[in-house]
Amino acid sequence: MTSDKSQLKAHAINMETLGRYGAEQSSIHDEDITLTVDNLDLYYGEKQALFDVNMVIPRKKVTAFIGPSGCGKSTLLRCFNRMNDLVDTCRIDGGIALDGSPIYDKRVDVATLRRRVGMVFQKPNPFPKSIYENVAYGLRIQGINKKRVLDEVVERSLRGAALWDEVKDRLHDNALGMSGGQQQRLVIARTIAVEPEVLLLDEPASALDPISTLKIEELIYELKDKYTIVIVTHNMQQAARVSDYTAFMYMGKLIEFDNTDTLFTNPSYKQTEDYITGRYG
Ligand SMILES: Nc1ncnc2c1ncn2[C@@H]1O[C@H](COP(=O)(O)OP(=O)(O)OP(=O)(O)O)[C@@H](O)[C@H]1O
Repeated sequence: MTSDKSQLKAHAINMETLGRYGAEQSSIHDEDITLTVDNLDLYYGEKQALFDVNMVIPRKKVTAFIGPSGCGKSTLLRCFNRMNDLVDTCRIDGGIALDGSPIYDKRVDVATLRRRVGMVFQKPNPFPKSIYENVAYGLRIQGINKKRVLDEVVERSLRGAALWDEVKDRLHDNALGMSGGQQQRLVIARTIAVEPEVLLLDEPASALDPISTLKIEELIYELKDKYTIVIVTHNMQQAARVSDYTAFMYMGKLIEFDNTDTLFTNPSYKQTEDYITGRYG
């Protein structure tokens, strides 16, 4: 934690603003917050994609982002590890803090941030290397090459991603020979190998068959003991099954944030109700 006063002030403003998205947000204690979003506006060139978003992401819980296509779910998710930095036209106002420290500060090393905040995309993207080397990759680029250390991390990460039993006898086979569902769990193993605090999952199961989807959902449930998880999903049943909290977004705005049961059974806003009952989207 840093003692930066402007940051603490920003955080205080945030907590006041949060109340309007549901009592749940303002009742989350500071020590239970991993990410804080303060008055965030985001533009792609002239076009504004996020409008004054205020939100906290609770620690070691699963938070789902739902909302119609184009409402800004992935854009907001990508702000958490500065993936939007890769888009030339992208500009943000406002701030995001990870454990109280602003992540858009000039002094932040983006590679370190992305190690702490790992990301898994819709389409599995293993490297064209062996299963073992995929998982060891993040350690190797940190200069860790000791076989004993790598063996240990590879096994622990594959176990953590519920994949060890399926691949332990073919660790040196090419990862591209695995099924799509196995590849996605491998990508999760590769992400957790570097011990992140946060896992960002951008529709991680939407390219998978129902059985692989179920495995990913079970895995998410297990991973939340260790990691703060944020998942973007189009599938409302999936959000209801896997998440503790749900944020409903519409046209670049956060409309409502609440614990998942309340948001799906007793939403506070008509827009949320219309969306979850299938009236639009
Ligand atoms: N790289 C980009 N350059 C310009 N505009 C973009 C870029 N990425 C997203 N947008 C625009 O920002 C808005 C929000 O897009 P975003 O992908 O975040 O929405 P989403 O809710 O995740 O949508 P979906 O559910 O379809 O994935 C959209 O209008 C989109 O066209």
